Amino acid sequence: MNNFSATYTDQYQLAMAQVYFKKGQKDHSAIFDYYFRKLPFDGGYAVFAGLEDLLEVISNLRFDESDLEFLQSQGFEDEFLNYLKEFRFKGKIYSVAEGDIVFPTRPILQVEANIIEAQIIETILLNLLNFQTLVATKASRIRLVAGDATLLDFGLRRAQATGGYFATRAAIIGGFDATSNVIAAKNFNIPVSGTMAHSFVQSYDDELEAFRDFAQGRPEDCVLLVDTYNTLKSGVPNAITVAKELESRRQKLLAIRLDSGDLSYFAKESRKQLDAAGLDYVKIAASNQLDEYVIKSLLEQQAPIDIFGVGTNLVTGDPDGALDGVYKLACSNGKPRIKISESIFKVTLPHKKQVFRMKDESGKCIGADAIGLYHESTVEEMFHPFEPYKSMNLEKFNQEALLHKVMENGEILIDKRSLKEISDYSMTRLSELPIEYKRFNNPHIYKIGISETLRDEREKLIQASKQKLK
Ligand SMILES: Nc1ncnc2c1ncn2[C@@H]1O[C@H](COP(=O)(O)OP(=O)(O)OP(=O)(O)O)[C@@H](O)[C@H]1O
Ligand SMILES: O=P(O)(O)OC[C@H]1O[C@H](OP(=O)(O)OP(=O)(O)O)[C@H](O)[C@@H]1O
Ligand SMILES: O=C(O)c1cccnc1
Repeated sequence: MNNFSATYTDQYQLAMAQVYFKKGQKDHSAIFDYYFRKLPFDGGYAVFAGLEDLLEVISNLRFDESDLEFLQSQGFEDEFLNYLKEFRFKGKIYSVAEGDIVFPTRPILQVEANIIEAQIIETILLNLLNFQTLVATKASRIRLVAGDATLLDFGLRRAQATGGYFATRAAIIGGFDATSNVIAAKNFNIPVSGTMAHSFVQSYDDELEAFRDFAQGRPEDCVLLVDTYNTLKSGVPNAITVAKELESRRQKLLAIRLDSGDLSYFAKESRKQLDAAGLDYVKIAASNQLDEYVIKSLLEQQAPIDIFGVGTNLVTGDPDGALDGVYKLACSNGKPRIKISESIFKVTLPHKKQVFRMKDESGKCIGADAIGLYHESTVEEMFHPFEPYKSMNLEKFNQEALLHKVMENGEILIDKRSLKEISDYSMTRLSELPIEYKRFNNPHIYKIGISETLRDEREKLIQASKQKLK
């Protein structure tokens, strides 16, 4: 599923590329920045995800014969198509580590390549990074409230078609434990897990018989769905009967699952019945349109739920349709570039850049990232990107450079990490962020600033552009 054709792009990329090619500009260099403008879920941070998939996809990106035939049928010219036949991405990529926490308006990743290569990869880059970052952020918010509870991704059936595949990967990076999604589990080496559907219980005349057969099938990880008919009068008592039968065979029922009604009430009443039967080890799983707010509320009600299965709201990044990540030109053919906009917030930052995270002596983030030019080794004073009279002295902080070269000459430079490693890294980074940035309501705003040199360079380009218009 990671084999994408180079036609996984928008037509305008190819239309522009053909012009560069015909004008003899195919070897002109370009630098593009990837960043987003608005944090999803009105939250205080985002979790960067999708990098390893992107690098793998880019290193294998090709136009095959059928792609070229199709493009020919769309009016692309033979000489350009001959060039595309040999297309390989041979550029460099600098990136923040996958799993790190990231903030709006500062580069997360930079592409340095010839203009055609840099342009052709734009769409797949945005497609993979925006979606996985959105879902990893949602997952991380759910993990924040769920404490030690087990989190299962149940989203494949509700996802936007094949997006469910990458959503599962992102969910694990954000802190989920396992998934019901078999192909993602196989390909990404993720723990796979699952319970049973209502249809299984309905297909029997008798709920108890359905539970018995299911428990015989997979006794080691059996979870019984108890709400098909009547949770407390039938589902839980029948699950208890089966748990006792398993005990007589030295086996243990893993859990029951609740999927409707008041989950707090049913979890408490079910827990009482299980404990009274000496089954305190049988866990309680819950599902049904869960998200970070419902889970937080359930735990505040002290609902004894050990496992949460989350589908729709996780994999669709509800209520945000998408992360608004963009890919903007910062340099072309060696010259710094900006995009002027009516809105000062949308004026881009020129040049190849580095991003520095400010930390105190104990290694905690102080809540600020500074953007400097790539050759600057630290930023002494950072300026508000849009309100130049606001500045902050950074001399007393430790500064961590966040962008590292991850691809050169089209070759991946970083070692592949397991999703567990990326997830653990993400948790560590999140633990360095003060709690005020993690609350759901009006989180503290993380400061992003630019160095004096970058500010002056941008101002020069703004003035030059104004001169031209005169
Ligand atoms: N105790 C609770 N506290 C907070 N939210 C809850 C609680 N119990 C359930 N919810 C959430 O409330 C929402 C709707 O629950 P509701 O009981 O209406 O579900 P339903 O789909 O209508 O169930 P049913 O299948 O019984 O009709 C779901 O998102 C569910 O997760
Ligand atoms: O609510 P979500 O967060 O999206 O979680 C996934 C939902 O998908 C299943 O229901 P579905 O009705 O599809 O199948 P079922 O018959 O197995 O309950 C499951 O029981 C959950 O309720
Ligand atoms: O295993 C489950 O219980 C499951 C899987 C997918 C969707 N809903 C539930």
